[in-house]
Amino acid sequence: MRVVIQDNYDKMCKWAAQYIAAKIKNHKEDRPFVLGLPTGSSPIGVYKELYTMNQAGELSFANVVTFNMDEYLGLPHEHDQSYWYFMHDNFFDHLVDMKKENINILNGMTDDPEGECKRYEEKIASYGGIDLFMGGIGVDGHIAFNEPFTSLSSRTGVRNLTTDTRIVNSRFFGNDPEAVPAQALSVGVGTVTDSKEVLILINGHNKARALAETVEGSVSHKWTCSALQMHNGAIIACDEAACGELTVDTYKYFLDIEKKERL
Ligand SMILES: N[C@@H]1[C@@H](O)[C@H](O)[C@@H](COP(=O)(O)O)O[C@@H]1O
Repeated sequence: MRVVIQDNYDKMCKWAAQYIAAKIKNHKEDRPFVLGLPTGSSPIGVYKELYTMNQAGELSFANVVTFNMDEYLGLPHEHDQSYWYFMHDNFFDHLVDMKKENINILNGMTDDPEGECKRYEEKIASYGGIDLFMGGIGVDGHIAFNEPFTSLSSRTGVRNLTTDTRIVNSRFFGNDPEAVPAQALSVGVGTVTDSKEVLILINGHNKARALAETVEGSVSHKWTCSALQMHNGAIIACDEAACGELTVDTYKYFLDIEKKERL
C-alpha cells in the first residue's frame, strides 16, 4: 500500500487529480479507460482539478467510461441529494467531451434493486473491469456504502445504512437523520478491490481513526477499508489533518518512502 501524505486538502486533491490524469493519458489499450468514482465532500477538489484540465484541453474524457460507487435508494435524479445529481453538478456537466452513454450510476429508483445490481456488475465485467477506482471513506471506515461488517468479498447490492452514517450524512438533509434514505445501492468491497488500482482520499481530523485503521489496523470487516491492505495497487492520498492517529513510525515511514514523489 502507498500512503501519500500532502500538507493540506488542496494539495491532496491536486496530487490525486494528476495521478488520475496521468493514468488516463498513458492508457494506450484498444478499449476505454474505466474509472470508478465516488461522491462526498472529499472528491470535490479532485473533480475541479480534473475538469479544469479537461476544459483547458489538457485531458480528454472521450475514451473514459465511469462507474459510480453508490446511490441512495428512492431518490430520483433531480433530487439535489441524489448521487446522480451530485455527479452531474460537480463533475460531468463541466466536462467538454464526456460521452453521456459512458456514465454509469446505479439507478436508485429501480423496481428491481437486485437485478439492477447484477446488471451493474455485468456491465463492469463487459469492459474488462475497472482500471482505477477512486473512493472516499466514511468516519467508520466504510468504502462506498459498505458499512462495518459488510463482507470483504461483497459484490454490488442493497445496503442498509447505519444510524451513524445517516447522522453524518444528515448535514445534507436539513440535519434530520430520518430524512436520509435508510438504504442505498452500492458496489461491494470485492467490486472495489477487483479494480486494478484503488485510490482512496482521506482528509480531515474526523477521518484520523479511519486512516489509522486502514493502514495500521488488522484486516477486518469491522473496518471495510482495511481490505485495501490485501490489494496490490492500493493508494491512500491523505492530508496532514487525517494523520493524527497514525503512529510516528508509520507517518515517518511513508514520508520517507514517498520522498521521490513518484506518480
Ligand atoms: N457513500 C458515501 C461514501 O462513498 C463517502 O466516501 C462518504 C464520505 O463522504 P465525505 O467525503 O463527504 O466525508 O460519504 C458517503 O457515505
